[in-house]
Formats: sequence, C-alpha cells, structure tokens
Amino acid sequence: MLVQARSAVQDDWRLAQMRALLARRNPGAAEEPPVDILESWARCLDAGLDFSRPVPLAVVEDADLRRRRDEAGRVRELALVELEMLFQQIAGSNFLLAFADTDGIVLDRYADQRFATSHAGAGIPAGSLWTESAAGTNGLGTALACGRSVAVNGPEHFFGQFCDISCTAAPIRDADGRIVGALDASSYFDTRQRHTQALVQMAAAHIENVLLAEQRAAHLVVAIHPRPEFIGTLSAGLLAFGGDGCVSAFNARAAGLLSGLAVRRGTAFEDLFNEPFERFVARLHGSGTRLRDALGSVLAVSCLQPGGIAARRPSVPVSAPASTGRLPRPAASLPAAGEVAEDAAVQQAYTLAAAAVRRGLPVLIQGETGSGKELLARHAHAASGRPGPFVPVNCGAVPAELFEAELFGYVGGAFTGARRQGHEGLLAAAHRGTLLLDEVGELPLPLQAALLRFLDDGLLRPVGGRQLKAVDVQVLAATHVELAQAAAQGRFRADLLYRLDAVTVRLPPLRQRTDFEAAADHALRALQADARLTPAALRRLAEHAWPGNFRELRACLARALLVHPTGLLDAGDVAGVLPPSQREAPGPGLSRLQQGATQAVVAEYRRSGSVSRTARNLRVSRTTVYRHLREAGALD
Ligand SMILES: Nc1ncnc2c1ncn2[C@@H]1O[C@H](COP(=O)(O)OP(=O)(O)OP(=O)(O)O)[C@@H](O)[C@H]1O
Repeated sequence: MLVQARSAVQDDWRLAQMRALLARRNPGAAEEPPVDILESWARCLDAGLDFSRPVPLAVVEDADLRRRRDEAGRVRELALVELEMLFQQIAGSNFLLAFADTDGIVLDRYADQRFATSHAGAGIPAGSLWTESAAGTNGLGTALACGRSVAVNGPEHFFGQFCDISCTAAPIRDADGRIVGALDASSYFDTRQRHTQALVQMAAAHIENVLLAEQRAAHLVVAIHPRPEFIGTLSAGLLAFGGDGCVSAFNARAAGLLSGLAVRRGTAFEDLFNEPFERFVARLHGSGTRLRDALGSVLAVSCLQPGGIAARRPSVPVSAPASTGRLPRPAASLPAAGEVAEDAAVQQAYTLAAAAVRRGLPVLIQGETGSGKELLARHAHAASGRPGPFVPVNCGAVPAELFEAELFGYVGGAFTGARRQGHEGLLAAAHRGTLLLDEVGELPLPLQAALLRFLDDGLLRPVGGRQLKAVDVQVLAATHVELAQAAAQGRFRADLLYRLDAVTVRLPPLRQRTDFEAAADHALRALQADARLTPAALRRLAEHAWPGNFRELRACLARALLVHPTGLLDAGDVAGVLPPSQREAPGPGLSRLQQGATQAVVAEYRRSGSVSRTARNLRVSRTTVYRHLREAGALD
C-alpha cells in the first residue's frame, strides 16, 4: 500500500529514512511507528512537503467559517452535543476538542482554559486548516485521509512544530458511508491519556448511529448483538433495510459482527440471514427477537425504527431505548419563546443537560439563586421524552424529620400524624418522569444515605413498610453552593456527589450574561406589554450585581412600574428602585451587594484580560470597570 507507484528499492530507502527520523525525534520510543503514520508521511512527501520547512497555518475568513458551519448543519449539531459530553468526561486534563468539516477546517473547538491559552492550544483556532497537504501528518488530517480513527503522538507529526502535542481523531460517516466531518482531541504529548482515543471513537460512532436512523427514517432499522444486554449500547451493530429487503445502511459494528458475510448497501437480507425477510419482519418484536446469520451464529435483534415497513405491518413495535440509550432521539431542547437564552454559556448548559438526560445520566445544575435552574430542569425533562411527570422538590423547604416519608412514601399508620391510607411519596410520583432535587445541598445527612441507596438499586423502601417497589426516575439535582466544598467539609456525602454529578451544568449569574438587555426587556414586557426601558436605563440596570438574578430583576421592575405606570423607564427611574446600597456612591466599608458587583467585575477582568472586554461583556461602562478594579486593588 505504501507509495505503491515507487520501486521497492526506493520505497525501502524512504521507509528507512522515515523510521530513522522518527527514532531520532523520539529516542525513547521502542515500538515501530504505526503503519498509518508511515503511510501518512509518505503522502506528505509525495505532496512535496519538506519537514525542515514548515508552512504557516492557514485560517479561513470569518464569513467562510460561518458558511461552513451552516453547511455542516445536522452533523455539526450532533457533534457539538458529543463534544460537550466529551468535555465533561475529560475536563481538567488539559486538552482541546475540535470538530472539523470534510475539508479539514476546524469549525468548533472546546478547550480547557489552561490548554486554550497555551502555545499549542492557541495554535488550533476555529477556521484553521488541518489537511495533510497543509499541515502534514496530524490527527484530523490523517483521520480524514485514511478514513479511520488515528492517534498521532508528538514526534509522529510530520512538522516539528507540532511535536509537543498528541492528537487523536475519528472521521464521522453518514448513512451512505461518506465522511461528513471529524472529531479530534489534542493535548500536550507528555500529558496524553490512553482512553482518549476510545472516547473520541465512541463519540463519532454515536453521531453515525443517529445519522443512520435519521437518514433512513422510512426504512426498518434493527440493532444486532450476540448478547441481548448489549443491544442499545454502542457495541451493537445497526442495519437499515428498505422495503425491498436489501441493506440500505449499516454501521461499522454491524460489519464487524457479521464479518465473513458481504455486508454492503444492496445486499439482500437473505444473503446475510437464514430466513426470508418478510417472515422476519412478521415475527420481529421490539426486543428479544433472535435471528441466525448465514454462518450459523445466533444474534439478538431489536427493532429501533420500524420505518415504512411498520405501516405495512402494524405488528412491528419499536423497542424502548435502553437506559444506556445511545439511540436516536429528538433534537436538543432550547428554551421556548418568551424565555431568554441568547448567552452562549446558557445555550451550552441547555444542550448538555438535554444530551445527558437522553442517556439517563444524572445531572447536577449549578447556579446562583434565581438564575433559572428549575427552568433548565423542566426543559431537560421535556427533552428526555420521558412520559411521566416532572416533580420538583425543594430539599431546604421540607422539615428534616418528614423528608424521608415525603420522598420515599409511607404506609398507613407508620408514624403519628401519618395518613391512614399512607402516601406514595415523591419518587413514586415521578415514576417514568423526572425528579428535581432543588437545593440538594440542604438534604439532611441520613437522607443522603437513603437517596444513595435508591440511586444504586432504583428500589423504594416506604417508611414503615416492608415491600420494596421498583421505580424508574430520572434524577436531576440543583444547588447554589459548591457541593465539592461541602463534601470536603463533611456536610455532603462525597459518594452521593459522585452519583449526582455525572454531568454538571453551570448557569451563569445574570450579571455575567451577554443577553442581559434582552432579559431585562423581556422581564419588563412580561409585567406590562407596552413598557419600555431607555438605553440609559438598561445601562444603569446592567451595573447592578443582581444577587437574586431573574427574581430580583422582576421585583425591581415591578416596583419601578408601580411608581411610573406609564411604563417608560429611564435611568433615574430604575436607579430609584434598586436596593439602597446600589444608589449611593461607593465609599469605604462596601456593602455585600457592592462587594458582589466588584467580585463579578474582577472575575470577568481576569477571564477576559482587558478593561474594554470586561466592560463589553458585563455591559457596563469602562469607568465602572475601573472603579471596581481600583476598589479591589486589582489594577496594576
Ligand atoms: N432564561 C430565562 N428567561 C426568562 N425568565 C427566566 C429565565 N430563567 C429563569 N427565569 C425566571 O426566573 C425565575 C427563577 O427561575 P428558577 O426558579 O428556574 O431559578 P432557580 O435557579 O431554580 O432559583 P432557586 O435557586 O431560587 O430555586 C422564574 O420565574 C423563571 O421563570
């Protein structure tokens, strides 16, 4: 395969050169370089690249980047959700994740703060071009060129300038088997992690499965695996069949599980399995169907999508997705009209929470009071597609001694004051739905143990009763305190924290949101449809720290409308209803609210690195930023 057109002698010579160079670059490496790397080096040499003369990284214009993002459409949407999931899984390990289109151009990147600002991380901006012919052997370019997942470790990069990073990338294919993009994870060579390649491959495989089902919506899609418990996981093979009984799409796992048989688009069902297609369809159940392949192996089969075939045969029910559920589901749920979510961090929180609940993972929602945690939880429930109800419970509002009975239910006469007929409890009420444990940090310690036990086995033990009851509940938890800190201080069980925070989403406080003006405008119009804030009033509101977030904002505006029923509010009008400490000129002995505002300004200044950016992001004047920075002694 390697440089087939050349003579064997030339090949040997070039191969020896490449091996020698790789060995010189990486003297510690004992192993022979992988064949994908050697082949890639050969392609780079054929393309006329010279490793001693690196070319500058090419970056497309903003307009081109925007057009490409639009064109990537659904694949990009799915890739962003996967990148967010990956980001959570490998967070903190100093890496960068990227999605690139088929031309090798990075459309989106997610990075650890540390890596993003490092020399290597800053070298992989959105819009940068990573084909082999432009950047030599590298994760994205090489995965796109060879059509397989690859890891390119440090010195295996063709150009020396990338030798301190490691990339692992996987191409994404659509239902027709065409490459439609690629995912990549890059980190410093010396801190690379072994499991990253598997995670990236799994993310790409999941996108491929969703594309297969969506692009063959009118076809029968089945999952196959030798062991029924693996149906519904990423190890299952997927096969789509058209009405003619021929394969119309398949994933790589299906080809692997049916190795030895000619799995191709167009192959007839009967060439793969020992049964006529029509008979198979007639007896196909949601799950638990068995099927013998043409080589005699028995497979468990489950119908994921009946397609048009169900219309002809109403006897084909769709199996319920397993809780590992990496199966196609509706698109991510973003807030509805009337709710404000233009801020990128907020949108990311919504998308991530939706992606997590579709996989049945617990989600921990972190955010200040009134920042919209419950609203986000309601959206996550809607996105999960679970048929049961959404049940919110405020862990701080129920007296500790009654909480166990509230949560797990009780049998009649279990304690003084108990109802005669007993009470089913909130977890039972949330069966097949979602339970939100709001202010979960307030959960009394003994109840934390009971909740942990429930999360482990899904069984309810009603107070005073003996009978266990199995329920299916998606648990979400919300908190305004840092639970990790509470766990370190022994106020919260660390093992419960690990169960609840499989995925953590953070809602930014109102003062850090880039959509603050829209939020204020929306809150005002919800109170009085024809009311309006002047630009000066908006600026004045943006200077306030809003420790109570949306709730405080609404209360302030309601007060302003009481005083000014005409509804046209100027800076002075809103200043008049802000808490007193916010109206005074700042002086020594700052109030808590002022301290909050100062902290917010300092945090944003440290994050963005400039006074102008801080002013723009927080929507306050540069003078205000300077004032707070001076107060905090944060100006050099
Ligand atoms: N993005 C938004 N757009 C418009 N209104 C919002 C938004 N987010 C929250 N709100 C409104 O703000 C109020 C508080 O929201 P929510 O109860 O979800 O906050 P929370 O973080 O759960 O509060 P707490 O910590 O006090 O429980 C609600 O009335 C909600 O409708």
